[in-house]
Amino acid sequence: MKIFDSATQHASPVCLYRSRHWVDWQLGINPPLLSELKMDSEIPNHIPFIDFCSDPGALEPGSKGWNHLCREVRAACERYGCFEVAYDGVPVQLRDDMFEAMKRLFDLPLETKQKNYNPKSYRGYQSDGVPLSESLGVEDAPSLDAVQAFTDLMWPEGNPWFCDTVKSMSEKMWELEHMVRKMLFDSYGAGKHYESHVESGSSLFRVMRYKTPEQGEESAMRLVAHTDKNVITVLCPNVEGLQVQSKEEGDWIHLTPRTHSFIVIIGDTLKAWSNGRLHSARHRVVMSGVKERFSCGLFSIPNEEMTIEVPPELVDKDHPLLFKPFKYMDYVSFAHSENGMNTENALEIYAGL
Ligand SMILES: O=C(O)CCC(=O)C(=O)O
Ligand SMILES: [Fe+2]
Repeated sequence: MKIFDSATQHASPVCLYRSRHWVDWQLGINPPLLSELKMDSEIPNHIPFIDFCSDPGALEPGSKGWNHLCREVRAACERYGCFEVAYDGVPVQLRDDMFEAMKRLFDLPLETKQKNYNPKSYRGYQSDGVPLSESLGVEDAPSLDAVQAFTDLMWPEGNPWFCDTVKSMSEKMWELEHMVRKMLFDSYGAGKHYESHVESGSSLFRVMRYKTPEQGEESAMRLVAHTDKNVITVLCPNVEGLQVQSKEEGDWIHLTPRTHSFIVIIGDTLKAWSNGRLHSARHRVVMSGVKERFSCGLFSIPNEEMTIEVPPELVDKDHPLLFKPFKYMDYVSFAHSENGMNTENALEIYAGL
């Protein structure tokens, strides 16, 4: 992903139409239901909102509520490639602590942050140099060993509060990722592949900081449009800035984070696994306003040698096979090559049949 400092790069016209949903959305009340979104003939300016809190029994696999959520999640991921989820497994205090922890982490001297070296892209300390955007990754979080080792690297004198905060937050986001992945597998009648799919991958927890626009700039692109290459991404940002491109219309939908919600985004790997049914949403970060942006993300990642393959349940005469089997790391290498970076269809070019 390249970083540009101007919102004019790749920018699409922003939808000016505001529906009644949008007003409710901004007020944080009465979020639109998926069925309502589908009936809207206007260009969408919000992504689906799915509530995992209102019926705790619905989080029990196999229950009636679970099956209902499976359908909602699947429809959202097929139509938008992402959704906002209300999930109360993460207390507000933990979320606030996580934002404070990110601030203290990024305020450390550059030499300290650079100690988190990783030869693989987006895993260690990454910055655009200025820095207008920076990120740090912790592979295998929420494992305590991984989080402890990262904490010790950043604070050799110790920082148990930071370690506990990152451990708890990544654990909750990992739980949420698993829940969503299971719902998607169940919704396609492919639940029997869920355990082995989880076992053949791992997690990456990343924290990100984005600077506000420079003086005189109204807005500034801080992360260019891309699809995630991994399985599923769960994001928790403090302020707006994340924009998702709508699948059919190509317009950029601006997301406004709310206190109890997370953003779930489908990656290319899961799009391929689903034989193209799931959409991997293009998204970007455009900064405006005066508040620095912090975001943490839990990325589920296949093992490098894992072969991404469509299960037989997802191929039939109405859904002919769209992707050949491929190794995750080979695809990532292609996607990060010049050819891969210069196209919006890296997955189709690399693995499409
Ligand atoms: O900062 C965010 O919220 C989005 C980050 C992102 O899209 C990524 O790291 O792939
Ligand atoms: Fe992303």
